[in-house]
Amino acid sequence: MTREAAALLSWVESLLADPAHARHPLHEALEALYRHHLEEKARLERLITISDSYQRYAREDHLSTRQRYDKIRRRQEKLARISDGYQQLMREHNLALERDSTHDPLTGLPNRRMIGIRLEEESRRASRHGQRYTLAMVDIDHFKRINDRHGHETGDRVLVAIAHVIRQELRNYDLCARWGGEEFLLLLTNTGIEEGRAIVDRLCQRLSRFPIVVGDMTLSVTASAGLSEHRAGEDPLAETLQRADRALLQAKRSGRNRSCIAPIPG
Ligand SMILES: Nc1nc2c(ncn2[C@@H]2O[C@H](COP(=O)(O)OP(=O)(O)OP(=O)(O)O)[C@@H](O)[C@H]2O)c(=O)[nH]1
Repeated sequence: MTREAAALLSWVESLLADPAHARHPLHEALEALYRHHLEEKARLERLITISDSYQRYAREDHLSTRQRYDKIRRRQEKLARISDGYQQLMREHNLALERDSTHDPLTGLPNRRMIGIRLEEESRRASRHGQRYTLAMVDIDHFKRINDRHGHETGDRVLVAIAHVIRQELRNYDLCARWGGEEFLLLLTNTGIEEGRAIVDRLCQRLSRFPIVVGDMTLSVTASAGLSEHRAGEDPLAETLQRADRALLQAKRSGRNRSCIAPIPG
């Protein structure tokens, strides 16, 4: 209420309260007007109070809606993060599973399963496009002695070192798998038997010269190898590999530290 309005009201109140004006003809009308004014003022104040609470309620409601929304959004973001992390974990887990099922855990080389798959593929390619490939079974000589003399753990470390040399020596498109204990199967793609032999002999030479350091010992190994060239249409495991195995036996029997080629049958 403005100062003028307050002054007017108190003037009216003092006029109404003055007994000198009690019989004045306008006294009753002024009093009725005054009461009406008071009622209107009270009504207005009630309305203002209602309006204030409504606005406060609306503000609070807006705030709590926002808070609810923010909470849901945060929860969804958290769920998305968990889901992303879970998916990443599954991807890594699947990769690890895939790797475990196709690689030898000791040397990290492909295992029998993987080279079996590659042999099938390579054989199909050979039949379709007339491409050649050569298999070489490489077996470390007298490996048992290393285990017997220095223990199995040292034997393991020697195998890891051998795998490292083989990996370095082969071309990118060749494949070497750990076939068994101290046996490594090489798949030399797009390679005839003579070229294959040159590769394998170079590898065996490298192996025999490679100093394998285990603790304070330096060991060396030699290897024997049997090679066979795949013939289009034949079974890679039952025929090509069998011939390479027989050639390996021959290399062992001939004194080890050498390679032998399987004769082409028929
Ligand atoms: N440390 C270690 N030794 C292994 C592993 N797998 C196989 N061997 C050993 O490799 C040796 C293979 O011995 P043999 O088959 O008799 O052959 P070798 O002593 O290499 O003799 P030749 O092949 O005839 O030259 C055995 O002593 C096996 O225990 C392995 O993962 N780690």
